[in-house]
Amino acid sequence: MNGKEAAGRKAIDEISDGMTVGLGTGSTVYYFLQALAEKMADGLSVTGVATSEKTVALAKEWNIPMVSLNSVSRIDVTIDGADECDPSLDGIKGGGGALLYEKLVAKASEKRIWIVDDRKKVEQLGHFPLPVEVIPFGWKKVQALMENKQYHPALRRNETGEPFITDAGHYILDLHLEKIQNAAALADELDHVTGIVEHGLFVDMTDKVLIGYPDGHIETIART
Ligand SMILES: O=C[C@H](O)[C@H](O)[C@H](O)COP(=O)(O)O
Repeated sequence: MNGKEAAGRKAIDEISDGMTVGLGTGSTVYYFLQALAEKMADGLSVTGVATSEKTVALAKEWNIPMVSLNSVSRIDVTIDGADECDPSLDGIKGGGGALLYEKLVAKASEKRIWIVDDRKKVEQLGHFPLPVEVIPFGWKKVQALMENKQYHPALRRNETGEPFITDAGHYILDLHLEKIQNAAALADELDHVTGIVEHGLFVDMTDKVLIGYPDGHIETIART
């Protein structure tokens, strides 16, 4: 057991029969999906809404039925990972490049729960590079703007050195900020830059965080 596995498996307690469940992306969500598949083999019935092609593939492998975001009127709960989470339950997501679909699914969800290991818990956001999803057309203009603002952008690349392409066909600029003084203000600023499709700052968008520790225990922080 490690912290990610502990948190991922704990999240199964949030799921009830008949729910429509948003399925996040990443190595922590992997353990949640595994636990969900086990419960479904024992008779639990849920429908999933995936946030990435990777999650679609895993859900298919584990026979978790899925529907598209377009075809649901509501999602009862979404279980997703995060790259950093601060004491206000704001966070950075998108280390795996799934931020756009994750935010769309999160916004359509009644309840949003993050599963993280204890290394993701921070006092201040920003040490983890902030992913910003940009359209490929003219992306260097957005990069230049980010450079002018001293946000230290770096184009994300894949193993072969080519630009990383998101599921939606966009590029990612990772902003090396080190410290984000005001997450809401930065989110608002990035929301208004032409060419930026989405960013990985999730502000006021999470209801509960399950933090897993290496010894298997869970710390729960809920929005009050
Ligand atoms: O794009 C990826 C997602 O935002 C992930 O949920 C996040 O990067 C955390 O991933 P992991 O659980 O693998 O650390």
